[in-house]
Order: sequence, then C-alpha cells, then structure tokens
Amino acid sequence: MLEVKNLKTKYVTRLREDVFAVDGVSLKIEEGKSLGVAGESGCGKSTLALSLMGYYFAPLHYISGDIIVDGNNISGMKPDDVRRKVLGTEIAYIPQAAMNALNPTQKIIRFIEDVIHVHDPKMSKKDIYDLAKERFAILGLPEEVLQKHAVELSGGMKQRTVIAISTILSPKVLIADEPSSALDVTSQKMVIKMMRDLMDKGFIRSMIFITHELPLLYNVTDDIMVMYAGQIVERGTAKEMVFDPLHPYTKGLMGSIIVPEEGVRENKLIAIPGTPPNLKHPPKGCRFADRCKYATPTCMSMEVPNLEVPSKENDGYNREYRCLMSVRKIREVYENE
Ligand SMILES: Nc1ncnc2c1ncn2[C@@H]1O[C@H](COP(=O)(O)OP(=O)(O)OP(=O)(O)O)[C@@H](O)[C@H]1O
Repeated sequence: MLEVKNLKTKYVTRLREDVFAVDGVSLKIEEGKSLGVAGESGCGKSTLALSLMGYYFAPLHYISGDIIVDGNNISGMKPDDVRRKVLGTEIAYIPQAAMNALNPTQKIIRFIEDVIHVHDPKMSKKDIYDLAKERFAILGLPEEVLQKHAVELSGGMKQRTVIAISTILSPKVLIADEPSSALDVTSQKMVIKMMRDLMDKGFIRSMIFITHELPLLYNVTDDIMVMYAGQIVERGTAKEMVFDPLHPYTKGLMGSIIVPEEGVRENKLIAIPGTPPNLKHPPKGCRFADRCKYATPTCMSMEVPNLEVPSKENDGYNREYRCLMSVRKIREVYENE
C-alpha cells in the first residue's frame, strides 16, 4: 500500500543551514496494516509525516528517495498536483494539534464540503450531507455535530471529528501525528478505537500512528518503528518492540515513559541520559553512540547499516535494527543487567 525508499528531506533555515531531519528512511506498509512511529521529540517523526505526503513547501525540501502509494510514485509531483490528486484520497494527514486549528466560527459540515469540493467540485450539498451523516453514524459520532461549530465541541469530540473529516474521502493511507496526546485517558481510548474502526470498516486501508510514547502503540498498531536523529533505528512487530527490543535506544524508550500502557506496566522509569545529536551536522558513526552505554570506539566512527533479522514471532517477517552488536550479543548483555 505504501512503500518508501531511502527518503531524504531537509529544512533550510533562514541562515541557509541544512537540517537533515529525515535521512534515508525506507519503509513498507501492506494493505490492512498499521505502523506506529515512536521516538523522542526532535527525532524527525513529524517531518517524516509531512515528507510522506510529497507536499513540500519552504523551509522543508525534498532531497531524494521514492514514495510509492498503491503502485504510484508521488515523489517529484508538483505541489498543486499533490493537493488535487494525493491529499485526502491517497494520503490523509492529521497534523499535531489539528483539532485546535479548526476555524471556530465555521460549522463542521462546511469543513467537510471544503474537503470534498477539492476533489469533486460538483457534488451537491445534500449528497455531501448524506455521506457525512452516514459516515458519522458508522463511526459513532452524533449527527448534530455536523451543524455545530468547533468551539462547541469537547476536546475528545473535536479530535474524533477532525479524524472523520480527514478520512471522509476514504484515503488509502492515514497518517496521524500524536492524535491522542493532549486528551484525557477516556478520550484517548475513543480516538484510538475510532482509528481502529476506520481500518476495520475499510474507510482507510493502512495507517501510520505517530507518538513519542512507544508503549502507547502496543495493542494499537501491527508494527512499530523507532526513529532516532532522522533515521530508523529499529522496526518490528508491536509485541517484539515492546517486549523484546533489540536497539539500546528502543530499550531506553521502553523505560522512559511516565505512565506505561496496561500490559507493559512493569517498566521502571529510567531517563535516557544525554541529548540527540544536532541534525545540522549528524555524526558519522552510530547517531546514538554518545548516549549508549554499550558503545565502543568503532560505534563512533563506523556508519551503521540497517540489518534485517528473522522475527521470532512472525514467520517470514524480518525485523530491522541499526546496531553493530549481533542479536546474540544484545540478548546476552540485556540478560546480564
Ligand atoms: N521549520 C523548521 N526549520 C528548521 N528545522 C526544523 C523545523 N522544524 C523542525 N526542525 C528540526 O527538524 C528536526 C526534526 O523535527 P520534528 O518536528 O520532525 O521532530 P519530532 O520527532 O516530530 O518532534 P516532536 O515530537 O516534538 O514533534 C529537529 O531537529 C527540529 O529542530
């Protein structure tokens, strides 16, 4: 459904400095599958989400790589073509804090009309209303919401409404950036349930869920990918990533959350010392080396490739990790801690 090959994008600052925020990311999501993306603030998650849409405007710039949605390569398309032919139908994107960006003086149904009219300017208001009413009913949202203004909705309802608006055209891929953060626990659960419903009912065909909290993704997405300093450092099934992480950074992330998800509550809170590298001048060797207690001098100097190893949990599936230690060595050092 979505395949990304060696995607590189950067910001160019006002002082003309390059910030390499997405630096050689490759990933694949099959139809009907979901991928969680986790990592600390500043590791490039939001930039990856923006870059995946193929919609670039300053200061973000495309450098190289391919983004293939359902067989069509959208990288290199003109922004106007991306807006008309990709956004909303091929890929829908829900940015961070999207619910706060809704114009408070506009009725919800007007937003839906705007989204639909970009792709189908002739669709009548009555047909749009009927489509929205049916979709809202299936997703458990009250019909009255369509006639309300954003300002009249609670935070949780506003976020679910934003998700319903963004997916009204049944996109192939939904990318949601921190869709449940800033909400209370009950609203978080409703948002997560709604995203699962969208998949189960076929309104979206694959999903990318971005969060800084890795354990939140357990039970939510099929696979999890961890980013660090603009690169993927590990990818595996949700279960493997949470209970059998390979990369020392993934392991650190598992211990660094304040309120672990149910089922992974036994984690102790351990901060990862140090800070990520400056993405204007990323280090040559392993980008995590100066924060990694297992690092050797080779880690500092040698570029680390992404390695594939067979998954223990899933036959025929390969998990990936970016570390110079072998899987056997990793398990050995973790067991001896
Ligand atoms: N407009 C910008 N101009 C220059 N650099 C930027 C810009 N936006 C982000 N960056 C830099 O790009 C890198 C990646 O940022 P990004 O926002 O993608 O990270 P993130 O993982 O999504 O963080 P968060 O969880 O806080 O949203 C960081 O080093 C950040 O400082």
